[in-house]
Amino acid sequence: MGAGCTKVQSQEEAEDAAIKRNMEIEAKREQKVLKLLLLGAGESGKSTIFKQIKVLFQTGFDDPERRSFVPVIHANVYQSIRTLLMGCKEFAEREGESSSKYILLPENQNYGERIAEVESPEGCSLLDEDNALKVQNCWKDPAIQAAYLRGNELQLPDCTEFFLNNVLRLAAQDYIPSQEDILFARQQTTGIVETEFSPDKDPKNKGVCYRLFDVGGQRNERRKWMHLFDGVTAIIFCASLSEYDQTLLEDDKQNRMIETRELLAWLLQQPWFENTSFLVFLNKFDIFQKKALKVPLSACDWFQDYQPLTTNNQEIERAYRYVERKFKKIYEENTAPSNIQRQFRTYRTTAIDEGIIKETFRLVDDALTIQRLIQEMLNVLHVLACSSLEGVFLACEWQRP
Ligand SMILES: Nc1nc2c(ncn2[C@@H]2O[C@H](COP(=O)(O)OP(=O)(O)OP(=O)(O)O)[C@@H](O)[C@H]2O)c(=O)[nH]1
Ligand SMILES: [Mg+2]
Repeated sequence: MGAGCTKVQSQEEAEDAAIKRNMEIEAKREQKVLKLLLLGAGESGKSTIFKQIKVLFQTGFDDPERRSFVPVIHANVYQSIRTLLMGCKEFAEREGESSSKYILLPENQNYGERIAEVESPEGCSLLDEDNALKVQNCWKDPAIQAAYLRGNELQLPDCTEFFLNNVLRLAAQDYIPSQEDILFARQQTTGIVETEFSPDKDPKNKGVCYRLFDVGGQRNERRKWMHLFDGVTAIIFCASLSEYDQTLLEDDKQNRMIETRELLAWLLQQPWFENTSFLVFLNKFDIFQKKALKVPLSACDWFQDYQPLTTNNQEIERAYRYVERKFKKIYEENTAPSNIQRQFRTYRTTAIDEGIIKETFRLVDDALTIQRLIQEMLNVLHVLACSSLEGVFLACEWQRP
């Protein structure tokens, strides 16, 4: 009996030791995991960056995952065309005499009426080839195109043009979304999702891994962010460059760029983030490039003092630099000069462009590696300073009569 007891005991001891060992390995691994938060207002591109991580540093999207985007993409098509049809109605009512511009061609009117009555795009059946043809005809209608030019007044999703130009392909029976389709697909995030990745095979990064969190950016989602605020290495703050002439989906009195400014300022003021780096992705540069020459930056109150000089590519660069400076200023205004621990960087991004995001993450990784090395050096210096101070105290003790 005694021998049996010892055997059970040693088995339990072995199990305890194994658990302890695993916990130690896990704790060591955790030390090398750096926490990154993707934050920013709604539709700034956070989830698109999150999808790019899967494409660039993980396994990408397999066939079943691709298929799971079909209902989202079909809903995007309905939402886009419906928003444009409603826009035509609204503009026609508002414009009075010049309203004919927003009246659909007779052959599209029936379908237009029917779509405009559908309560929610999610409620629609999947897009079939017959409906897709009608959507395509509506999209080509001059009235819809006229409303599209005023898209900033309509809460139109950014995927509108891409999906409506491709609507027949999206409705084919054997349709499987491409990677590009998935990146364009718009689905508002609710809750929190996370993933782990290592951006580089470079030996200098051996063992370093990032844990990235994606959250919903609309106002009612932001109270959930707080649960993630502890121990954050860096915040990737997404700001949509193209939103300067748009209002929020959740509050049509608030300009989106002003909301982004206030959100960034608020985050910078949070005590949790005293030592957290702020990496600002000035996103949707592709849309900004087209918009900046057509819509003056001064459409946004924050950019009132901007004066365009030319109408060519140089102007786009000037406008971008101006916006970038504005963001830097927000950082300076909300960071004590004595706080040299955190860094602030801006990146010009187009989240749907794989090449740009790959290069951006290479730069992000470099910046965070440098920061980590500096931090490690400071820690060593701190330990050395403490131990030499201890030595001085001991020497004083020894010399005391
Ligand atoms: N053209 C273009 N479209 C973009 C870019 N980044 C994002 N989008 C599109 O913008 C839409 C919104 O992007 P999301 O990534 O869903 O935005 P989000 O920040 O996650 O939004 P919430 O989940 O509501 O907080 C999607 O249709 C994207 O395809 C970009 O750089 N260029
Ligand atoms: Mg999202």
